[in-house]
Amino acid sequence: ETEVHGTCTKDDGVDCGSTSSSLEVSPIITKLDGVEVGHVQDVILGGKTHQMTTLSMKPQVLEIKHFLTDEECDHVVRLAKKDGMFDSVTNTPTKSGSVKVMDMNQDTALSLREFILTIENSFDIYLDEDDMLKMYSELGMDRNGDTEISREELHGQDPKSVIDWLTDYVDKRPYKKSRMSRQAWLYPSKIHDKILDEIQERVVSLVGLPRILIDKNDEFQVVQYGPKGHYHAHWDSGSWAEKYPCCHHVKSGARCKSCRFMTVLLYLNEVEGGGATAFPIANNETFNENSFRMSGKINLHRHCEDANLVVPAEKGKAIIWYNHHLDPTTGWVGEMDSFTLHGGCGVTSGHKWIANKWILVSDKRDKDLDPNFKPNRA
Ligand SMILES: O=C(O)CCC(=O)C(=O)O
Ligand SMILES: [Fe+2]
Repeated sequence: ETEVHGTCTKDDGVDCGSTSSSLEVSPIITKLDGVEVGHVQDVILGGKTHQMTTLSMKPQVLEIKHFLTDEECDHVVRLAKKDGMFDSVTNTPTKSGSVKVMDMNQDTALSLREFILTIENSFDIYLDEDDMLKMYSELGMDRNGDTEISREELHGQDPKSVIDWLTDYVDKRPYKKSRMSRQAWLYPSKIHDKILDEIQERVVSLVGLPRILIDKNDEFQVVQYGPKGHYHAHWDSGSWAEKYPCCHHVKSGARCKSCRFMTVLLYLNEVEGGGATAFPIANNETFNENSFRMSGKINLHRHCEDANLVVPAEKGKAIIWYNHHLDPTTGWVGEMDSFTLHGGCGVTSGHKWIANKWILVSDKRDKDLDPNFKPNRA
């Protein structure tokens, strides 16, 4: 039955709202549909047909080989080198006094894994069991040699000696940090580069999101990993439950969370050895962060091949995924999708170059869509 317009009354409980001419339809956020794993669909971008293959549905990860030509890849690497590459820094947990002892099973002693986790959480240092045994022996910590650190053994140790040992150890072995890479930020609106603009347009056509989201946050992050370079498993975005505002809405330096609805990852070279992108918990039924961290699988030097989804780096390929669910009631972005946990596996030989293109969306829809609200730059 067709509804007859012009008969709206408040009594019907119908929102008479505004007339159609003044009605502003807020843009909504949508996702591409991967259908099922292995599904291949054609996407036409700038007049050229590309094939998009579904690699995973939980989270949805889509792959487009030859998204960039070899020349485009080389060009982006050149632009980044010209701009200058700097060490990547992750949000390092506080080095100040408050170390949270991770006695997971509350038996008042720290197993090797529990001590490793304590160090990971407090210092952003990812050690193996061998590293820990070296520390125990060099500091004489494990007096009875049972590889457990009892409460007495822990309290008998000057915390400063442990911190000094860790600082020295990681200074000599930077690959023990959660991330080891160099990076540059490229802003198409600043550098007016024809090829970068074309790539940007291709991304806009691919994702089908309101283009203002991409125009306002137009940057690409180009990353170079050398031998032993990696990025342990992490989330690109933050949970809505985190109370801090989105980083693209605050002045830099303020405490904030990344709000990255979508990740577009571009592979810019052939890697000689290693360097895949891994999604350790893709397709898991459930996810428990504590037991995952206890398993050590966050470490993508050691556990790359244990990941449920491993995507090899191939020059020109793009993969895309959504770091958040959609909220069907608002048509906007919802809570973060934990299954997007991912990282860059260790590079075993040669270098790896990628570009990250994040599509930033916050829980403040009006700000994101307001052309006059200028975002903060990374
Ligand atoms: O290097 C990769 O494959 C993944 C990089 C990544 O996850 C990131 O830069 O956030
Ligand atoms: Fe990432």
